[in-house]
Amino acid sequence: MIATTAPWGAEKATALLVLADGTVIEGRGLGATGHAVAEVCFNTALTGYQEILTDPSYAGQIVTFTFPHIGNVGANAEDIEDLTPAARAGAVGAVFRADVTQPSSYRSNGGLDEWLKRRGIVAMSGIDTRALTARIRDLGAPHAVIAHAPDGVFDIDALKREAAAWAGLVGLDLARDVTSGQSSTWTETPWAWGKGYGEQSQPTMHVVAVDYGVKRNILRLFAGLGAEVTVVPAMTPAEDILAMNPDGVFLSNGPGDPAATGEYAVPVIRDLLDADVPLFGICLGHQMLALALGGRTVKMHQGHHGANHPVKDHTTGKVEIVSMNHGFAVDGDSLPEGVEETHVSLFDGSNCGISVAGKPVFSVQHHPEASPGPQDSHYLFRRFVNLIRERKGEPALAER
Ligand SMILES: NC(=O)CC[C@H](N)C(=O)O
Repeated sequence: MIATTAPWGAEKATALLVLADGTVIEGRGLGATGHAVAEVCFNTALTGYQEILTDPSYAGQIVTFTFPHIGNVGANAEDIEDLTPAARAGAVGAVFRADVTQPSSYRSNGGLDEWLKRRGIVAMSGIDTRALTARIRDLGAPHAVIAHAPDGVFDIDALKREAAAWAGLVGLDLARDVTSGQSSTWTETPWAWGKGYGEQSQPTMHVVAVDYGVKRNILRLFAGLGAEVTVVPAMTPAEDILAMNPDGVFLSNGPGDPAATGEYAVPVIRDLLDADVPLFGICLGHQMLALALGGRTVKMHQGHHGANHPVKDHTTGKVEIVSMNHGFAVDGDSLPEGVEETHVSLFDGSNCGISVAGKPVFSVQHHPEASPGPQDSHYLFRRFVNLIRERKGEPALAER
């Protein structure tokens, strides 16, 4: 049972989470005022709330944080993952257990509440997130409206109607909304202790990254491994990509249904496969590569969102603890001959990676760039860079 009245007794609710089945959960509002309709998921990561909320793959979603204390280390200008923060690609709502306290961190330049307001994210605290998570686990990710009104006045019937009427993420192409409007070059390298982010100076290869909602840390990792990175919009035709003479093409993560986004992306990916250019995909990019190869994607019951998921790499037999954020998955049984399942989730056996026999092409469902999360899977970037280096006759980098 989800406690629906504002916990810790007291005051009038200033925020509501109204589920499509009519359940109304009361809480204290923070962040932006107003309301947003979306799918509610839960994320089990203990750290990285800013990176989670700014991951463009969360467009169309409200994130329930299972970790009870969110906001303790405040907000900063560095821990953002979307390419153009002004576009506010990312989660539209956030649900917390405890109230946000005063920030305490040398990196903080303000509180989470203010930051949420600036980002336009509607949030609420005082929620029994354990019960909400159990409900999502049992019944699947619900459609809901999250609403914040400081005066506590809500038109609950209208919110219920809006939640019930929302069509959901299946069939929804959201990459179109979050992709960058024009091509750009990326040179920032990963954050290092005592130095912060670095700048790349002497690239040895050219990677074109197709932006379906790309996370910055992916681009940083490529730059850190010696790639000149050109980011191109999601709709870029294959011939334009190939005209840039890439040594490799990266297919990014992103929001929405891969089957819907794939309508324009899949033909491009097929052309890139025909052109025999090395390809690497992450999450949405992985799903659309699987579609381009003749596989199928399915909507998951509750999805995977966290920073503690075990995944096995069949090519090495090693298990990595990974960052996850997906609500759709590749159906491993749908993969055609010549496409190998390289990685699986040890939570539920779902597909987490593929490679194409005889081609320098592979992809993974999880997030090797972390941000937030463990760095076990960083080796996948070196695996891709090595495919390129091999073609150029350069010695391979150590994978791990
Ligand atoms: N992180 C991602 O790229 C997510 C992919 C896709 N939108 C999903 O939910 O499965």
